[in-house]
Formats: sequence, C-alpha cells, structure tokens
Amino acid sequence: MEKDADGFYTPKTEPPALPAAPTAPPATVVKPEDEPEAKPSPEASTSDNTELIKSTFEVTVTLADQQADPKSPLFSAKTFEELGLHQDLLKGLYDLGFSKPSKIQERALPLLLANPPQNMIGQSQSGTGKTAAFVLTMLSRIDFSKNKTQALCLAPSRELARQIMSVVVAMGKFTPVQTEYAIRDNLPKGATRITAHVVVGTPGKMIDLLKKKIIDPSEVKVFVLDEADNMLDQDGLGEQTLRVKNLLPRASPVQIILFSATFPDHVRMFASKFAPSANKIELQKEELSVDGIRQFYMDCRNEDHKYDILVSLYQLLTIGQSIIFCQHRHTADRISQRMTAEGHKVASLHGAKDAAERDSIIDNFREGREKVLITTNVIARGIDILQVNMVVNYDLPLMNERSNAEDARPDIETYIHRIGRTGRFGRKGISINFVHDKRTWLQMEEIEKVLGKKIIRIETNDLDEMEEKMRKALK
Ligand SMILES: Nc1ncnc2c1ncn2[C@@H]1O[C@H](COP(=O)(O)OP(=O)(O)OP(=O)(O)O)[C@@H](O)[C@H]1O
Repeated sequence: MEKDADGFYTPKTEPPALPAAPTAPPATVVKPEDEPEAKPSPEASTSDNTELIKSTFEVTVTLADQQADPKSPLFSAKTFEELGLHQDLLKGLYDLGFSKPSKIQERALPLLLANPPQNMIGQSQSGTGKTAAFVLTMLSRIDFSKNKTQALCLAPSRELARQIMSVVVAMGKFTPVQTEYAIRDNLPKGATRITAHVVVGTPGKMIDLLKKKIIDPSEVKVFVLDEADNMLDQDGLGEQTLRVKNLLPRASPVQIILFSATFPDHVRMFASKFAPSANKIELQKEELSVDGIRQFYMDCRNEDHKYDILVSLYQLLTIGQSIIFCQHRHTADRISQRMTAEGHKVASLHGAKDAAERDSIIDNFREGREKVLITTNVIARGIDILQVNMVVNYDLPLMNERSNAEDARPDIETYIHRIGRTGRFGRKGISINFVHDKRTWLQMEEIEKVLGKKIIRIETNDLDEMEEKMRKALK
C-alpha cells in the first residue's frame, strides 16, 4: 500500500460492502484460538418493498429543495470539498450518495478538523447528520501506519454502536481503517489485545476492555460521545462514561467530542466540564423538533382501548415501517405476543433479550423484513432507519421510567428522540401519542408547551378520517 502526504494509505483490495460488520477481526484482535467470524447480515429481501421504494424516491426530490433552503437544518453554503476532508474520505462520502453537507456538518467539521484539535459540544436536530461529522473526524485523525487504537466512540445501546460502526466502515471504505466493537458478547473468548484504530461500543464493555488492558488507550486522540446528554447524565450512564474518560492518557490531550439533538440544562454544565474549552453549536428550544414530523394524539378510553386502537392502526403502520414505544419491557412483550396470536406480524425488542437476538431483531427490521417494531427506550436514540414513517408513543416517556405516580413528569428529551426515529434527513414522518386519562393528557400538554408545536387530535372511531389525515401528513 502507498502512503500519501497526509499519512493515508490507499487500499489495494475492494473494501467490504454495507451493511457493514467491523473489518476482519484477525487483523485487530489477537485471539488465542480460531473462532468463526461473525456472519455478515443477510441481504435485504426485495419482495414486498414497492411502497418503501416509492417513498424513498419521493424523498430525493424534496431533499434537494430542502438542502437549497437556508432555513433548513439540511442547508449548507459549502461543499464537502471545501470542508478540508481528505480525498479518500470524500470518495467514501460520494460512494454513500452524500452530495452536500448539512448545516451541522458544514459548521462542525472545520472546527473539528482544525489543529491543534479542540473539543466540541455539538447539537443539531434528530436525523440531520451528526454521525458523519464525528465519524469523519475520527477517520481524519488516525495515523493508519500505526496498529494502535486512536479513536474511541461510545453510544448508549449496542444497536446504536453497531449502526455507528457501519458508518465508520462505509465512510472509511477507501482507507485501511481497522475497527472493533466494545459491546457485550462480541469479542472472541480469551481475546488479549485489540489494536483496531477505531473502537465503538457501550460504556460498560469499554471500561471492561480498558481495565483488562485489552484496549491500550495510550495513543487515543479522539473520544466521541454520541447521545452525549444521555451518556453524561448522572442518573444514566454518566458514571461509567466518566470512568472511561479517566482511563484515557493524560500526557497528550485527547479531543473530546459530544453530540446530541438535546442538551437539557442539568447536563450542559457537566458537559462543559467534561469537554473543557469546547467549541459549542447549540439549538434554541423552539428549534428542537424537526418540522417534517407531524405530531398527533389519540384519546383512548383506557389501557385496553389503547391496545384495540393500536390493532386498528395496523394497516397504516405497515405502509412504511413503524416503531411503537412502551414504557416497560413487559408491555412490549405483552402487546407483541397478543398481536402475533391474533395474526399480525410484529417484532419486539428490549434490553432483556440476549445480544444475538437483539442483533437479529434490529437487522430484520432495518432490512424491511419486519415492518412493526414494538420496543422500549432502548432504541429511542440514534437509530436511523429511513423507511420508518410512523412512531407511536403507546406510553408517553416519563422522567422516572419506573414511575406511575400521579405527578410523573414527561421526559421531553426522550420524546424528542423517540419521534426523531422518523422524519430522517428531510423525510416526512408521523408520530402518534396515545393518551387515556387526565394524567397522560396533562403530560402530553406539557410536551406540547415546551416544544411549541401543535399536537393534533385524531378521532379514534373514524378509521377513514384517520387514514386520510395520515396520508396527507406523509405527502
Ligand atoms: N450530507 C448528507 N447527505 C445525504 N444524506 C446524509 C447526509 N448526512 C447524513 N445523511 C443521512 O441522514 C441520515 C441521518 O443522519 P444521522 O443518523 O447521522 O443523524 P443524527 O443527526 O445523528 O440523528 P440522531 O439525533 O437521531 O442521532 C442518515 O441516513 C445519513 O446517512
């Protein structure tokens, strides 16, 4: 391989196709015995996808309009060439079909790539391309001549870590980047050393690998937290994330990059301490949710009625793909078992399932083999599946997940992330909240007030009207 002036190598062999698994483990993991490689995900089924293909086609047309509209979060005055990216990364971007940067990419990349490296706290609406901004930074900072871990990226779920990895592999397709996961049940048993340039994972497993010295952090130059407000929240993953940071080298500064669509006030201060002197890109409160997502609610009589309404929506849920969010795992399981028994095809995903099962459920959904996914907050953040055009909040998200207390407050950030699973990168989407009593109605009203966007009522007893409203919203 030839190395050019910027320290990049040009690979001779054709890089792997998407959907991507990490690059070949033998080069990145020293393992004592031969173990079978992880199988790549099966190919997407091509049957039964006409609606999906149609909606993708319609989207391309409106996307060009939006990227030319200075008020859109997808607008950019610049090209990717002007952002100072290496030729091999530009090739990767064009290979993915990216033609113009989005606003967050245009604003963040020049700051992220400047030398000496500076920390960044970046906020931009769901589905506006934050992943590319931090992935391109990681790939730009790696010296590929060294077989040493140089970039670490943490995400709150294994599903998101796997998705980020597929972006690293796709954008790094024309570089010799080596990658490895730090997620549960992924490394071969007895692995003693990871030398991959980029390691993506969840905090618990990352700590484990650092502590066991399987990952050597001495050459880490970039540390990324995706969904950073969640990763730093002391009620959530904050403590684990801090432990990872404390295991990083202190001698040479590590560039710390925090990205999210939300940074609630109580996390902002900690974020500034975690990433000192960071460049900041922030959103105003009224900009938090994406305009392409039309928000509705349905007045249900009680819990049982919520189930009946969901079933009556089934046809609409399967026009594209849909995600149904519940507060508890057992609700997700209960609804999906009941719907399955009644002849509807649905899948359920939550944190109590084992790793292999989780991977296969999300891969099936990603590839369109399942159209309705019933789940919990485990995939509320980051998951990017363009064909998802409907999100149902079967239960509204609450501040204390275990709480059913009368005064339980809505979790506005989680709401923003949940509905953000649709309406990705300029696409249209629908979200529907089920409310069934005064308490849930008040919770929804609070969400409406904070976000400053109208949540429109849909009648539960007029299926035709419901369908018409929804089809209109998706046009
Ligand atoms: N410049 C671009 N041109 C075309 N498509 C893009 C561009 N940037 C990103 N995308 C696509 O937009 C979608 C959303 O991007 P991404 O998942 O990075 O959003 P995000 O801002 O991280 O959202 P979230 O807050 O939900 O995590 C992805 O499918 C990605 O491939």
